[in-house]
Amino acid sequence: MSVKFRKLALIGIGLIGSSIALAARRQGLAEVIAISTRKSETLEEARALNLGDIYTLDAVEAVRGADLVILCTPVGAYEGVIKTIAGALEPGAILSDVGSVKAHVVKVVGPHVPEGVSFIPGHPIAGTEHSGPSAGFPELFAGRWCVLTPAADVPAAQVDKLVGFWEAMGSHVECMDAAHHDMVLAITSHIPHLIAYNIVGTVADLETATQSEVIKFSASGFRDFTRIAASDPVMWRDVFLTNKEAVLEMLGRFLEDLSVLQRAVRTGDGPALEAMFARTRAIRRSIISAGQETAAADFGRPHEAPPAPAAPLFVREHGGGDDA
Ligand SMILES: NC(=O)C1=CN([C@@H]2O[C@H](COP(=O)(O)OP(=O)(O)OC[C@H]3O[C@@H](n4cnc5c(N)ncnc54)[C@H](O)[C@@H]3O)[C@@H](O)[C@H]2O)C=CC1
Ligand SMILES: O=C(O)C(=O)Cc1ccc(O)cc1
Repeated sequence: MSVKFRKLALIGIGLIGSSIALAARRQGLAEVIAISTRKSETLEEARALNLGDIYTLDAVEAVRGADLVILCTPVGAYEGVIKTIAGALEPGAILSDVGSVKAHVVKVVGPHVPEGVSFIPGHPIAGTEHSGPSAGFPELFAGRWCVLTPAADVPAAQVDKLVGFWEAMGSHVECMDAAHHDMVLAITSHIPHLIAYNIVGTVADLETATQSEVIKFSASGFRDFTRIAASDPVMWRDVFLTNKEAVLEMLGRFLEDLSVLQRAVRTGDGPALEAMFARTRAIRRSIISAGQETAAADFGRPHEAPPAPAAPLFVREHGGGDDA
């Protein structure tokens, strides 16, 4: 479906906002791109990178006349932003976002969305550990999933338009309900980040001599953790503050499984360890053969070819009732 918006407004212009700006311009998806952010230094950086057509510190000015508005700030800033821009949103416009959590976004943004504006929360499952306007690149979304969580009463034509926008930037799009999204992302993204922050923190707390040995001899496993643990502290603080229940639920399961492994190590249960590792090796191989590999190596390297289209992992159609 060919899609073109009159005015695309991006509120927040870091890694994700700048990648959208570059991809949307490359694909001709908007006549005008308006960029708004909180700090003048960031706005000037965006201007120097030529990311858009209009630059303003006033989010109201950015969204006025826009038929697509995408919130690209850390999730904790959403409530303040929506309260500021709600009165300036045009009837018929689509309001979306890119936040890594979705139920919280529905809760804090939803009540402020005016009649006649279609609110379609979104989450591109694509990113890197880098942040800021200069971190973006137009291929970021190519071959990656983008999840949309529209409420049932949002007009289908508006959802189709936003699906067309993400597909034109190279994404595969899946719709699901917000709570289900949060449960799936808790285990596939949020807990892996928590583990990375934790293991790197554990090393940092080791006595100095051991720590320098760890760094000297760090094999790629630990290096991959350090990459993830370098992710933006404010963004990830907001993820854990706003997806608390799903993270705690999945963390409970994770810790149970970890104590099974701990027991197998303590008791020297070789068959149990080997069976577990064989199972996880098979999972990794099936992910690769489905073209869904998003390992460290291909994040943040815009010049590499994106992975081939793949079937979604653990996702299901919009409208189901069970979030487990
Ligand atoms: N970093 C990643 O890999 C991914 C991030 N996301 C989501 O995308 C969103 C943005 O993340 P990034 O682009 O990585 O962050 P970033 O830190 O690179 O950029 C955030 C931008 O928002 C601006 N900002 C902060 N508070 C603001 C406010 N009150 N008003 C206006 N602008 C404000 C900042 O100045 C910055 O320009 C987050 O909600 C995150 O959960 C989604 C997928 C991947
Ligand atoms: O850099 C990585 O490994 C990521 O996992 C990127 C990422 C971060 C947050 C998201 O909501 C989606 C993707």
